[in-house]
Amino acid sequence: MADQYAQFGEDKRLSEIPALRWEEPPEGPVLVLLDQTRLPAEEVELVCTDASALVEAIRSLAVRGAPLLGIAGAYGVALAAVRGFDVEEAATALAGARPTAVNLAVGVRRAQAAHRDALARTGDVRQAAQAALAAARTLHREDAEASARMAGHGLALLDELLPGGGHRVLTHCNSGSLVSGGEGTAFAVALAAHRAGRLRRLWVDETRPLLQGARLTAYEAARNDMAYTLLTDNAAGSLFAAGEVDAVLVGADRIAADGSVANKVGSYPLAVLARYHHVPFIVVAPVTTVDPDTPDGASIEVEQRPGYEVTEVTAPQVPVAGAGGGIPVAPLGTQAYNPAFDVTPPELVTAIVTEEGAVSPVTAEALAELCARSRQVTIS
Ligand SMILES: CSC[C@H]1O[C@H](OP(=O)(O)O)[C@H](O)[C@@H]1O
Repeated sequence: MADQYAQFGEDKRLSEIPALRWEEPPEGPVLVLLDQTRLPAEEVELVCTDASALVEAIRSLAVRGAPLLGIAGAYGVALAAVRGFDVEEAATALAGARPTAVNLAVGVRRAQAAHRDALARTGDVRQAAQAALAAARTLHREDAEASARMAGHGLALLDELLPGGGHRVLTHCNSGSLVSGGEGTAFAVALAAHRAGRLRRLWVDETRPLLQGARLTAYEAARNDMAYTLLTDNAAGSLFAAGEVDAVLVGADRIAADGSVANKVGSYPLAVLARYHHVPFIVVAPVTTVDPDTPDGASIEVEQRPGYEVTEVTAPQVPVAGAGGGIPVAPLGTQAYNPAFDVTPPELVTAIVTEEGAVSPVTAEALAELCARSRQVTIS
């Protein structure tokens, strides 16, 4: 274990390695990304000097996870502005890099609006660029604050739903510090339970095909000394049947106005299992992930990804997306169905936890309030 992670060194913890950071070396400002396609075996940093490099990093999931995509998108607009590229063109490319996670477009729009307003007010491109950068930094800070608050609200909800402590929580995909300006969304709740001595077990779905659970969540759990066990996605059912799951905690990429939740593919089957076995299915996401302009689950565009992500497995040193070139696990030429997300209907969602509290049950009134709040937060 130590050898495999030697590159990190014992003095570094994943939660302290920023998923992204803005730097201003003499040769010009850059956005530095921790390449998540190479984790956990290798700590490789990508230095983005323009929006097109960031678009590729988003498409390849080198940087990923709804809240972090919003932060990255905002910094991408600032990067284009400070380096004198066409800001509107960069914003369009960034917002369209991945369709499902609403936070990406929200973050891009936030920095774009700051840039436009400052340019209209001052006519000074330098001031406009600094306004875009300030908006990105504010979004980054706000997300870290939201993560901490979601962790507190989520733990309080677990304690309320599961009296007696010793929570056994199953999570899917990765929703920790690698998707956030802070410690994440759903994973941050599990981490808070761990720190409070009330996490008996974290069940970690490997999350095929890109293995965000095995590669990222298991590594974050290990680095935080949490009691965790990795499982294949298709083993989750037997855990529920054995009565080993007290609650499911997942993140979200977009929550429609009717409470439908788009999240990593495999989340919907977990919601069905949870309902059948009378286990709470809890969604943890910032208010900005609620999208009032998407009326229902059928309106959510679900990203379809390359088939080779299913028909091939790749070693960490081979980029996961874009190159193909992995080790075939199916006959060459096999067609694959590879949606990146699925949609859970509101009736299967026990609670939605945001930085403003836990909404349970998820009623039409509660959703209307979340939508109104999202509009306020998104505009500001
Ligand atoms: C809470 S954001 C993390 C969210 O994003 C993941 O998708 P991806 O890895 O494709 O960016 C997954 O849906 C997680 O729940």
